[in-house]
Amino acid sequence: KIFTAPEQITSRRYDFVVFSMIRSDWSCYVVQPGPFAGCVVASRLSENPNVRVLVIEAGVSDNGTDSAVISTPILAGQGAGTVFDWNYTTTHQVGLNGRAFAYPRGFVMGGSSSLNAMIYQRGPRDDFDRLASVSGDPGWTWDNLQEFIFKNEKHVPAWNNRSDAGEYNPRVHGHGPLLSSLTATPWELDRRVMQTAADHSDEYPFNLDLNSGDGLGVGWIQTSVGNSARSSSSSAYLHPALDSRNNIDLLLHTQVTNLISSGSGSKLTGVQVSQNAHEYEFAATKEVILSAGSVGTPQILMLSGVGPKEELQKFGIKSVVDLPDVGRNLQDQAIVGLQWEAKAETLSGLLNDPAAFSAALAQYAINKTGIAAANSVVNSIAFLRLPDGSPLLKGGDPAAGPHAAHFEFAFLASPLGSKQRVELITGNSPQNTFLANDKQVGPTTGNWVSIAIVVQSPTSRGSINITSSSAFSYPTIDPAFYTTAFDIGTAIHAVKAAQEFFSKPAWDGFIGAPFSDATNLDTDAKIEAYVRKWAMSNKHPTSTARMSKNSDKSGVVGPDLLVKGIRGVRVVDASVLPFAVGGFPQAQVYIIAERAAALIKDAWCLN
Ligand SMILES: Cc1cc2nc3c(=O)[nH]c(=O)nc-3n(C[C@H](O)[C@H](O)[C@H](O)COP(=O)(O)OP(=O)(O)OC[C@H]3O[C@@H](n4cnc5c(N)ncnc54)[C@H](O)[C@@H]3O)c2cc1C
Repeated sequence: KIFTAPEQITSRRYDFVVFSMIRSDWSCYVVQPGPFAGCVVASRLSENPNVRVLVIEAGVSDNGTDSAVISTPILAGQGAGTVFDWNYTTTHQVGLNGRAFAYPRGFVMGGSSSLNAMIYQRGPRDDFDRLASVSGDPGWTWDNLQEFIFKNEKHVPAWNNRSDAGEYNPRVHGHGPLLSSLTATPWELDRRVMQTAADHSDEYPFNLDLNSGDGLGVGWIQTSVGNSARSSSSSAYLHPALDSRNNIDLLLHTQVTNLISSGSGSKLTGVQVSQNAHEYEFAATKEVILSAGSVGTPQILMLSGVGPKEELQKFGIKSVVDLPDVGRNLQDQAIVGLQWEAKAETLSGLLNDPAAFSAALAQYAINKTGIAAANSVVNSIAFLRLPDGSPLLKGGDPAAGPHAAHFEFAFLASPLGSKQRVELITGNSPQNTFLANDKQVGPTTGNWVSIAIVVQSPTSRGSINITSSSAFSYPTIDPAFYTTAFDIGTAIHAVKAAQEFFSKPAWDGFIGAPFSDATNLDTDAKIEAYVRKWAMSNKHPTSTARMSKNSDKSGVVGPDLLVKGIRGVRVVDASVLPFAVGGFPQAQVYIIAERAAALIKDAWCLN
């Protein structure tokens, strides 16, 4: 059921020569790769016992010896830079003083859902309604997607059964395999965030459940954590399907290099894969489902001759269909942290104490309890809008609608992104213990809190480009951060709004001095310099194979997610989203994948 070499599949099933027999005999779907959205679709399709599904994943298993770093909730995001990461790098960012930095993407079963920071945050209703309008398909409205939202996720209590009444709305949660929960460990920081919302409900209204479709205000964060461990598309969808059905197989450590014609002309239902410099081919009798993500999907399409013709010609790739938008329109959400000393306990106290932190990890390893059993890094969040009449909105409002945010504050009781927790697992000492802005070295003593600031509705547009005709040459990744007046202006506004938030009476006696060069951020020019110096990617790339109406010449996929101009290939991942999402992308991708599975079943009468 889980194969690590293409030959294992041939010998098990066919018992003769690899290429041609597999090509002619493989029966139904090749879902490739086996990552995030692919896991969801593969699992749903294999519910029909007459369908045979092969899932191909370039990366590694999520069940190996090192996998504690991706499954332990408190280590959220710490798998970046390890064997579970493709380890991409961005181009030098003009809007960030020419800096280039790491661009993690999951190289593992479950894709980035196995690597991410586990925040489960659906976008607002406005986002989905805009998707329906842009694609011309009312099936994508918030109301019409409710069935799939409920099919995806289920709320469960935190490991310690702490009462979370009043912190979420049970009515907006479903019965799906993906588990989500609230924190097991609210901090004094979170109590004061909620107090600020209560004291200033006109500015920062409390929102009982930010997953309800109403995406504005201050609320508690839900994370994809259940039964004391990360819940990913792999653990929630793929493993159960592999364990219980004999019509779904997974091929690991195998990179898809391009789509190939398996029949006539523009029908690309074959895939070429490579492992250890050997190439193999698989064919699907019905469809190939491409879920390689916002970086991998445009790369594979371009290598297969589907993309901007002139660009492909530079690398000698024969054009199958000229789709100029493949790899264009990349949107990501830059993140920058402001840190303050805290006069109460936060997580950074624990992280600064290697012995205590090691003990917490040891306790978790023994019985899955304690501080490590939940993502306690960030428990509360605010989604906010620019004031009506802001000069930044003169050129139009890039948010999806009046109930969608322009910027976000995530309130951190500790760092995000630093390496020390990984090092602790391997026995080294912690180095850097709070929100790591790009290469910033933080204090190693004391208690600290951070506000992570994210522009939710960026207008900057970047790109993914191939650099050769080989699948093994990494593409260039240019998110083009802060290259528009709206984006940098909104970031500056958000920093001032964060300073204002922490100046409210609820913070008396708690907030101390800001850290380092955040100390004197009292002019727009200083704030701009700070933001451009420290911001980095929030790792939310979308839109590189964007959805549009079937009648539109622009765009890459239609509302049914089929690639325009060719037959037999559907894209199901974050690349199809036409705009950066409000909220966080993983929830959106789960919802898209659930509907995609239903569309495919309908198309082939498989219900
Ligand atoms: C460090 C980090 C933190 C994040 N935190 C959050 C968060 O807290 N909340 C949230 O909602 N989102 C978060 N995200 C983003 C979220 O995880 C992604 O948006 C989501 O996983 C969808 O990504 P994707 O569609 O680009 O594909 P991915 O999930 O990246 O999946 C792509 C898959 O395709 C495989 N693949 C690619 N190319 C090939 C090939 N040629 N052959 C075979 N296989 C291939 C990859 O190995 C991978 O498994 C985070 C991401 C990262 C990296």
